[in-house]
Amino acid sequence: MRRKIAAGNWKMNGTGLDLAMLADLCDRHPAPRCDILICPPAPLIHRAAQTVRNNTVAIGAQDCHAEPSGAHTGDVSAAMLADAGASAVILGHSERRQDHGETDASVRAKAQAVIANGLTAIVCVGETLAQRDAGDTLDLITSQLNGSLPDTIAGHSNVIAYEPIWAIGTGRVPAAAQIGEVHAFIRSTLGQRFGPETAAAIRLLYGGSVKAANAAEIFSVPDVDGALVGGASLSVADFSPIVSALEASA
Ligand SMILES: O=C(CO)COP(=O)(O)O
Repeated sequence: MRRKIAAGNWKMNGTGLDLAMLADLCDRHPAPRCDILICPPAPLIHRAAQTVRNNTVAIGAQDCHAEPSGAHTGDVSAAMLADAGASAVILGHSERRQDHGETDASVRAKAQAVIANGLTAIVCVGETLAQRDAGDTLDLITSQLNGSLPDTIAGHSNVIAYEPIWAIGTGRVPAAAQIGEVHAFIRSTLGQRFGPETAAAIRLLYGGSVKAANAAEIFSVPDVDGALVGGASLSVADFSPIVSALEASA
């Protein structure tokens, strides 16, 4: 049975003042029936991990470099993130693919580094509106999975997030059947490459305009093992009901 995950991606939002939210979130979910993960900006990871220590919320990062160390000004390695208290790293988010020219190959190298450091890799895939309208969604997802997933994704508690780009920050959410189609397709594609056991173990998150109001419907879709939440992860008032909806579905 896959343990579900309510994950929050704070993106480039938040300062130390916002860490109070984490303590509040821990208090509201003292014994959650799902994993809860918050991925703040890198400068907050250490303090965030201290804030939730011995508690029920895990802390993750939003990116890392593929190399362990070296002359890479401004970059952070997976080992540094682990040292700071992160237990997971989001990789290949569409905003990084767009803003920083990340390719499937670079995402794969980063995922390899993350897994080698004992962290959970959360690899993001998803189509643009033009790709969906052209009927290219499943082909695009296939090539992103083939290119972005390292062989080492098997045998670990890793995660894939399906985030249609046209649903991110737009308030537009795919129909449940559309989410279900892509999640089932990802699961079967994983099965072909890694075998049924790995395909059944990897958790698949949906991301894109998840809110308290639509969470229960999204979580009822087969093969959806949780959510990667952007805007609604920034406040307890918005995020806690999403966690509760996931717990209710678990
Ligand atoms: O990109 C996302 C999470 O990684 C989704 O963002 P929103 O929930 O703000 O649409």
